[in-house]
Amino acid sequence: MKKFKIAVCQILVTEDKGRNLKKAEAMIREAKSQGGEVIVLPEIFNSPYNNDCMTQMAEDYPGESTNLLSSLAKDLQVYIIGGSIPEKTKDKIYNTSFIFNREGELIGSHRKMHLFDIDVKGKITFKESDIVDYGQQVTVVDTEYCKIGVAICYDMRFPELMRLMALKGAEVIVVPAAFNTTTGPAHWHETIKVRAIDNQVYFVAASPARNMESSYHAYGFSTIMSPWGEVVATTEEKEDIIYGEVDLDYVAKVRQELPLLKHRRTDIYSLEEQ
Ligand SMILES: O=C(O)CCC(=O)C(=O)O
Repeated sequence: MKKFKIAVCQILVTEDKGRNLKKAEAMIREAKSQGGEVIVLPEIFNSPYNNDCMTQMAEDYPGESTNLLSSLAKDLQVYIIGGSIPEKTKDKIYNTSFIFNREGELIGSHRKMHLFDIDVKGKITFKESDIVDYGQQVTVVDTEYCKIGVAICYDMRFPELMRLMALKGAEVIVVPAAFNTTTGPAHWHETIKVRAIDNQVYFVAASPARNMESSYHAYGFSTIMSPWGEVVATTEEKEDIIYGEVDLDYVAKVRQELPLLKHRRTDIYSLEEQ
C-alpha cells in the first residue's frame, strides 16, 4: 500500500493523569473515525512536562498508559505512535515513546536520546537530565506501509540522528515533541521543514496543546510536512487533531528527481552509528 492517512492528536495535557488518558482515548477514537491509520500522540501526553510531575507519574512498561494504547490499537486496528511517557525502570526514568501495531503488539520503543538541558536567560531554564536518563538507540520501526523513524522533541535538533534514520530506510519520521513559547516561535517550523527537506521524508511533529495553567507552556502547532517541504497539515496552539495523507510514491519521486541521499560524498565524509 502506497498511501495512508496519518493523524496527530494535539492533546491538552493537565495535572490529572486519568483525564489525560481519557482525552487520549477519545481523540484516538475520533482520529480512527476520520480514517486515521497511523495515530500519533505528543511528548509526555499523560503528565505535565516538568520534572516533578514526570517523577510522580512515571510508569513501568507495561503499565496503565501503555496498556490503554495497546488495547486501543487492537480494538481499532490502527497503528499508534504513543507520544511519550515517563517510563520507570528499576532505578531510572526515561522519556519513552511506545509504538503499537494493529494487533496491539509493541513494535518498538524510543527512549529520548538528547535531553533538554537549556538555559535561555530570562526566558526558559529546563534540566531534564536531573530526572531522566539518556536513551542509547536509534529507532526505526517496520510497518505494513514503510519504515518509520521515531525520535522525541529535542532529538529533532540533531541532524545526524535524523539522517541516520533516513539511511536506515525511514520514509516517514515522527517526532512527539513539546517545544515552548520561547523556542517554538524561533525554531519549530524551520526545523520541521529543513529535516523533511534534508532527508526527503514526511516529517510529523506532534505537540501538546498550550496549557497556560501549566508551568510549561507548550508551543502547539503540530505539523505534517512533505518531503518537498510543503505543509500537508498544521494547526495552532489549541487542542485539535490534524490529518494528512502520506504518499510513498511521492517520497520516491522526490528522491529520484533530487537525489540528495545518493549524492552524499561518502568518500570524503561519513556518518556512522557507534
Ligand atoms: O528544542 C526545543 O526547543 C524544545 C525541546 C523540548 O522541549 C524537549 O526536548 O522536550
